[in-house]
Amino acid sequence: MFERHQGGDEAILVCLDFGEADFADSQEEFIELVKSAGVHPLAVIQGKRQRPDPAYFCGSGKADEIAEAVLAHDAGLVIFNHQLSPGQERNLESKVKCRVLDRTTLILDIFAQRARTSEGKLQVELAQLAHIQTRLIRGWTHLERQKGGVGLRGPGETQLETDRRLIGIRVKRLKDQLLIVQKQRATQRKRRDRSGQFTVSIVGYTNAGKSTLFNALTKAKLYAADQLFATLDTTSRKLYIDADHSVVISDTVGFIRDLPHTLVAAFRATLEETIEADVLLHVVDINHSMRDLQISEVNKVLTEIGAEHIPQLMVFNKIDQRDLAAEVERDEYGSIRSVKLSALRGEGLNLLREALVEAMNQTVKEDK
Ligand SMILES: Nc1nc2c(ncn2[C@@H]2O[C@H](COP(=O)(O)OP(=O)(O)OP(=O)(O)O)[C@@H](O)[C@H]2O)c(=O)[nH]1
Ligand SMILES: [Mg+2]
Repeated sequence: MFERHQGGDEAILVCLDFGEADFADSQEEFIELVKSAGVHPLAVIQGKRQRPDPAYFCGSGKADEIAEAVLAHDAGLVIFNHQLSPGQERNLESKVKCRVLDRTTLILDIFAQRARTSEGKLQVELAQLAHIQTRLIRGWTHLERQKGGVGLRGPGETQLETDRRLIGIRVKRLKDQLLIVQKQRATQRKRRDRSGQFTVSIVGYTNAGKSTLFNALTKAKLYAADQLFATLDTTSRKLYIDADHSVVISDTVGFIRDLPHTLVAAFRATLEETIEADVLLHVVDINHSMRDLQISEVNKVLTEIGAEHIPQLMVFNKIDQRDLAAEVERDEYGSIRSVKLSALRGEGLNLLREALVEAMNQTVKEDK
């Protein structure tokens, strides 16, 4: 039940077109996501639907098409760019005769591969267990009435109860461990709060260039890579902007469309830095075809974690790819709205530093 697919897997991908304008882009993002998980895509199967109804794939026609592709490519895996109900997943598995994953499981899997710190690992495992738990409850209800059993089962326990109980024990242990880590984090934060430090959190869609920007500003050497979810843990550094100004700046996990809710919940702790930041640097890949959608997805997650009220400074990154000039854009009241820059080339970093100083001077720090 806890096994994950190994690197080097090959998969058939399935995308449904619900009539979105950006279907081609979202399909491309899905392929990137699959590759990020270390899986090699063999073929993409599409389907057109009026409304989100993945159930249609369980109907024989489309399932047959998928099964044929599995045979033709000798694939060991089928991945859907949608959330599937546990029932649909099982149904499809029996029809296509190989393992079926949905988008949520895929994202959880990438997170599990990437988590580095103990806190990150704990959070991902918690999210995975939460995901499995919902599957147990919804998917295995037919087992509920079966009594008896051997091995780990307690007297009179059904398999379902046993699984739930074991997961429950593990979840409790993980939560206890997380609590300890979070307390340490809170202590660190309090120490910083007392020193009246201005805090800045870098947020944005995955692969926008957050870590590259963090590194460029702080001369740190965080992992930045052309893959989705390169960063999973929050890292904070003190950044001296000029003789009179310093801030604590944090790099954070990237957001993505349909981020599993269990994961958002699990990462709320990591993102506490974000919730308590004085200013958010919202990094955007200026060249991305889904740029506007990415911005609104990030804002959606920010709302979910209760960070929608924090002032945002938009950072339009990667201007070097289009030969754009670094510049600052102001709103009608003269406040800085966005900075265009290249984190990779370092162009426009000075403008950002100046913008940060301005933001600091504008923000009256509340007494905490
Ligand atoms: N051309 C160009 N590429 C950039 C720039 N900034 C970042 N990149 C590239 O974009 C890719 C992603 O950069 P990261 O800094 O890892 O992005 P991130 O937002 O931290 O991504 P996650 O941690 O996965 O959410 C890397 O290949 C970077 O080299 C830029 O200003 N110009
Ligand atoms: Mg990163």
